[in-house]
Amino acid sequence: MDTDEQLAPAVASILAAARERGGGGERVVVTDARSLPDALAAAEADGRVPVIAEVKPTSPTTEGKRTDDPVELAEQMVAGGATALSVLTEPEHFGGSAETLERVRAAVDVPVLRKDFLLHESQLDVVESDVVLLIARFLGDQLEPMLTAARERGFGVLVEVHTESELAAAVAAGADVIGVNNRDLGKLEVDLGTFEEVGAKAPEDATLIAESGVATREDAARMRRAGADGLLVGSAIMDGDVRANTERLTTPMDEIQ
Ligand SMILES: O=P(O)(O)OC[C@@H](O)[C@@H](O)c1c[nH]c2ccccc12
Repeated sequence: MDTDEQLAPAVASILAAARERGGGGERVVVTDARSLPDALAAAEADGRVPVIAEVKPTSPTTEGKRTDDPVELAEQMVAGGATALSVLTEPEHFGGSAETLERVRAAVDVPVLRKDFLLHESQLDVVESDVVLLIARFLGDQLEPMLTAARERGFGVLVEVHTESELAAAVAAGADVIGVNNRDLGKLEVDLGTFEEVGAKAPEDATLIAESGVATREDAARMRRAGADGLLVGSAIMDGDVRANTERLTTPMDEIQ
């Protein structure tokens, strides 16, 4: 695992908080997880750009905080054509909560990803979701046991990578739904070239998600050309009219003049 010195101060502080955070009580068993790969395939068949829209009230790289009801925001995302949702549950730096995720998941019928910095198995037991995020960089040799622990509970798993060596580790651990984060957690800078480079090295049969920094329909088209089966979009959707922003990104380029 990388040492915290290589991380942006905000990220080091997020991780320190995550290490301290407790887990759930009873073991969670998800019996009815909605499949992310199936939802992505359905969007594709429908001619929609497969977008995972993220309910992210704030973040270390966002100014201010969105205080609207997250359930309403989620419903607008779905109305705008989102294939799936991502809901931050990290409380201290992203304004998320497990309760928000529960409410959102009860209100929509698309797959809901739990976005958090999960470091211990017991943290999987905090709340049910369809998919959980596991970040290769922070889990190191704990990635495989966490992946197994998540699958045993019935979760779908999205493994996040940023480099080719993290991708290799994710594949070796058995990941089949892989997100390439365009944001470098060391500097918090975004470069869409990351997905192009790292995604190209992924196995043919992996489901690939381009994460972060997708702001325009051109960005979306660029990530799709580079092989993204889905796009994870937060800020560009959360900033302004959530429904209109989602619609803009889920509509293929060739359908607009
Ligand atoms: O707001 P953006 O640039 O569209 O990014 C969304 C998402 O990829 C980003 O929020 C994210 C990617 N990986 C994470 C891990 C934890 C928290 C947040 C994230």
